[in-house]
Amino acid sequence: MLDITFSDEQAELINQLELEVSASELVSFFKKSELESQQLVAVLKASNALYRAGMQVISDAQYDLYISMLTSINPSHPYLHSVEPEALVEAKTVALPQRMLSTEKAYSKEEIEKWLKRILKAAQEINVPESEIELRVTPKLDGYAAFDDGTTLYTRGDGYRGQDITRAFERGLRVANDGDRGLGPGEIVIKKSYFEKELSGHFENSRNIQAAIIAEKKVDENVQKAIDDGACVFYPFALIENKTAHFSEIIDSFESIVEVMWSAVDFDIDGVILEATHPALKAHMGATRKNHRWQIAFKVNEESAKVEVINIIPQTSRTGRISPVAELVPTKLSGATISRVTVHHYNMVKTKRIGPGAVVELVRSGLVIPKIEGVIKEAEPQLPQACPSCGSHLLWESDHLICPNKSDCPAQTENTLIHFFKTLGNNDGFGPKVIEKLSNFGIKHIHEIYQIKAHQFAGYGFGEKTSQNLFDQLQASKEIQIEDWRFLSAFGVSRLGGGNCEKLLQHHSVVDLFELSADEMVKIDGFAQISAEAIVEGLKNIKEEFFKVYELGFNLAITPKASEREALDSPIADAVVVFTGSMQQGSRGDMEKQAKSLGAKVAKSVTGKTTYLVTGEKVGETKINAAKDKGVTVLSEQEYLSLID
Ligand SMILES: NC(=O)c1ccc[n+]([C@@H]2O[C@H](COP(=O)([O-])OP(=O)(O)OC[C@H]3O[C@@H](n4cnc5c(N)ncnc54)[C@H](O)[C@@H]3O)[C@@H](O)[C@H]2O)c1
Ligand SMILES: [Zn+2]
Repeated sequence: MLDITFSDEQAELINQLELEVSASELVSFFKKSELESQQLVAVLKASNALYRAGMQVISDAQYDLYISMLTSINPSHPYLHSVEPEALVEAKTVALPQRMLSTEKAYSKEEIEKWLKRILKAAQEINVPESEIELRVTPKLDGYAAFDDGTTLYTRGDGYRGQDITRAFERGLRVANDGDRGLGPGEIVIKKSYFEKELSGHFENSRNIQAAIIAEKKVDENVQKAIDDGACVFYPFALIENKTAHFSEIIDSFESIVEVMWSAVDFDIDGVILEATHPALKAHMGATRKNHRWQIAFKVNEESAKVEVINIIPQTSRTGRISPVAELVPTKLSGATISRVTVHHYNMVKTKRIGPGAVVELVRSGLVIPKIEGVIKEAEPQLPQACPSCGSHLLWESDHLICPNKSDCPAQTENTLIHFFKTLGNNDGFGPKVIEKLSNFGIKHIHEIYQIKAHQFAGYGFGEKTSQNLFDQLQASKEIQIEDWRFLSAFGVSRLGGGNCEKLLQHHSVVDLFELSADEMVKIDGFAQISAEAIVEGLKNIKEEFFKVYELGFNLAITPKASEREALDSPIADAVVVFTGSMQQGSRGDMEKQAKSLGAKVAKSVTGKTTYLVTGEKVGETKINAAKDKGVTVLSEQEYLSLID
């Protein structure tokens, strides 16, 4: 049930809409949890008009819930089969050069998977092989939809007819990313950081400003300044940050891709867009009167709940830090039942007084892991004395409780082994379950695992087939090439993640690194004294084990040295290269590695700084044209190969 009242301004707009209900009747509709279809439509129309005019009354999730309610009572209602219109009170409209549609919405990964099934089915119908089906994931900009045909800028209107707002360009509006005019559909948006700094004192939200930009009347001086400062732009979707890959990769890493896209741009976003890119498939699937069938928006619904803590369970991590995990009275939140949550660290348990009987506020938005937002009721905190894995007496190290038993704590050694195989990432089979079995038999070191022969795995409780497979996977992990920085980071030294390993290896070989002093390390860009000391210490601790493993003969790709890279006399040295589409001569991953070794920087999306866009098969015209418009040289795979040959 919602508690809603209208301001005078909102009530006035509602009256202009001629909904045949009064504002007070509407308010009572909003408060009802069950509505008839006619009432629902009035609620939807009013909410939509207010939303488009910058006076939103309900959340998007609530609006979308009303839409699904109407869909279940009256699936053929016209409101469901057209684009939600802008509130055009007495405005002149013109026909759009191309229809502009809304998007289908999904609030869970399951709904996305259902949509994907439909894509795969459609692909089958026209014999497009699954290997060719890529998805493009982009941030869903929450601005004002518009279309730029190169001469005129239109609002989306009702999807068929919009308003001519070309004057926005005459007022100095620019295209994002220094893009050109005429790139088709996009969104008028305002930089979030700029809004917070310069405009939040004058406007409640950025939708108010977008409404001001398209208004006929004189533009507010603060808005004009935002336009002049380049903070308010027209962002064509062709130019937007994206992750484009085979659908299986997108689905496998769905959570992390969504997270990356969610923070990819400095603009308000209200979801991510997923779309199939295959031109023939798109043509075959087409559109309903409201949505493209090959496109969907994934949105999340942020919810919070007050939850009682049952217990705090200590868990020893790979590095010896003890993580406090709160066991909770199971609670439903954003569609999932939550029964545990990690507390930041034990100092928080201690100072915020979290223990059995405490009540915490949890928030979760969509897929994102729930977190504790605050403590509502305190309780006697639960602090362990001994490591739950090895029983060692715990020590405080700043905010954390630490198990000091580096060499003999089962939890630490087990998690180190898991981390090693997970980071290598070039083999299958050595996941947590298998490692746990081996650990139970007293295996503590990586090199010990590599000494196990195929027939010996049976002695650790594995069947014949699994044993052979585990053995084969171990061999594969040595034979399949991996970067030396990845190999080093797999040993899990604190502060030696992939990025830092790569930086160090650009100056020293992996073997020489173990001889480096902290003072020498500080001379490398990006390493401060404290980190350098911790890294030197960490390397000392793993040295013996590292060389036992290193000498097994892994197939390591050596990171090019910074000095070599500069001197590198390759045709793409220092060029910024983007690969797109499916390549014929090898995997895209291999081509990217090769380009890096030739001194190029490999980027994921085209910007003004891109030198070459290398296109494999099935790359859309729009993408190619957008790149050309930015002055990027577009090469076919063949042209690129002859360039570097
Ligand atoms: N809270 C409310 O009262 C209220 C009222 C009306 C509508 N809404 C919200 O708006 C939705 C419908 O609005 P809509 O039809 O304007 O938009 P939409 O959410 O259906 O999205 C479609 C639009 O997304 C835009 N878009 C942004 N980034 C994009 C990208 N990267 N690629 C492709 N398109 C991109 C396009 O302009 C396109 O027209 C509702 O489902 C609801 O969530 C909320
Ligand atoms: Zn321990």
